[in-house]
Amino acid sequence: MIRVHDLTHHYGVRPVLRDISMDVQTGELVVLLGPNGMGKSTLLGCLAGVLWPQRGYVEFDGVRRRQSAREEYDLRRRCYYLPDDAWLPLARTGREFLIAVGRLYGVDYLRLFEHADRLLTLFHLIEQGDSPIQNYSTGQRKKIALASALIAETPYLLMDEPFSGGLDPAGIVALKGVLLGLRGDRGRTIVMTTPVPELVEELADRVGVIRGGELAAYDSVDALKRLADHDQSFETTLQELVDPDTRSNLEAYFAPLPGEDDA
Ligand SMILES: Nc1ncnc2c1ncn2[C@@H]1O[C@H](COP(=O)(O)OP(=O)(O)OP(=O)(O)O)[C@@H](O)[C@H]1O
Repeated sequence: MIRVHDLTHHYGVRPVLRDISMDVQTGELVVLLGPNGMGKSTLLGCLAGVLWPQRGYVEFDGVRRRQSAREEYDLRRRCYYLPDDAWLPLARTGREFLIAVGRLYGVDYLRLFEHADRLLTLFHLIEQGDSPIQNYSTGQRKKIALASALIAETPYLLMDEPFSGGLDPAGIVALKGVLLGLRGDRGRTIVMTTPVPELVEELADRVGVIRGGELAAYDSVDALKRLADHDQSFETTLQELVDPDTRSNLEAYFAPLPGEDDA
C-alpha cells in the first residue's frame, strides 16, 4: 500500500501541491488526472522519491521514503519510476537496454531473455530490437522506455504519462492490455498520470483529480460514475472535475467579436 500524508511541495516559494493525502491499495491502478501544469508529475516524483516534499511524507508498505539509505535502496528495487521523458542509452540496442534493466532489478536470467523478446514483439520492436536506440523513431523510443518499466517486474509501477509521446494505436492497445493484465492477474500496484480523461474508465480503479494544487477528487471510478447526470457521459463529468471552466471558456471563445453581428 502507498500512503501519501499531508504532502506539500514548493518549487522555490511557489506552492505546487498543498496538503495532499491519499492511499493507494495494493493491486490498484490509480490514474492521476489534471490539467497541464497542475502538479501531476510533481506528485509522482514525490511518490518516486526523486522529489522531496517540504511537508508531509510518502510511505510504501509502512516504509517512509528517503528516511534511511538502506530502506530507500530496498524500496527503489521494488518500485519502478518511469518519467515522461525517460533517459535512454542511445548507443545501446533496445534488447541490451532491457536486459540491463532486468539485471539491475534482479530478474532471473532465463525469464529475462524471454520477457525481453515478448516485450519487443508486443510493441512491434522485434526488427529494431538489435539496433542502437539512437536509430529509433519518437514512438519507438517511447515503446522501449515502456518496455524497460515492464521488464523490471517490480510490485510498484509509477508511470508519468505512459500514453503520450507518439504511441501508435497498436501501442496504445498493447499498453492498455498489459496494464489491465498486470493489475488484474498479478496484483501490481500502478500509479500513472494522464491529462486525458478518456483513458480513465477503461483502466482505473481509482482516480485522483489534481486542480489548483489540491486533490480536488479522489475516489473509485464507480463512485465518480454515480456523480454523472443521466444526460451526461462519465467523460464529461470527469472533464468538468478536471476543468470546470472549459464549457464557459468555449462559449466565450465563440461569442461575437467586436464588429461582428451577434444576431
Ligand atoms: N523544476 C521546476 N522548477 C520550477 N517550477 C517547476 C519545476 N517543475 C515543474 N514546475 C512547475 O510546477 C507546476 C507543476 O508542474 P508538473 O510538471 O508537476 O505539472 P503536470 O500536471 O505534470 O503538467 P503536464 O500535464 O503539463 O505534464 C507547473 O506550473 C510547472 O511550471
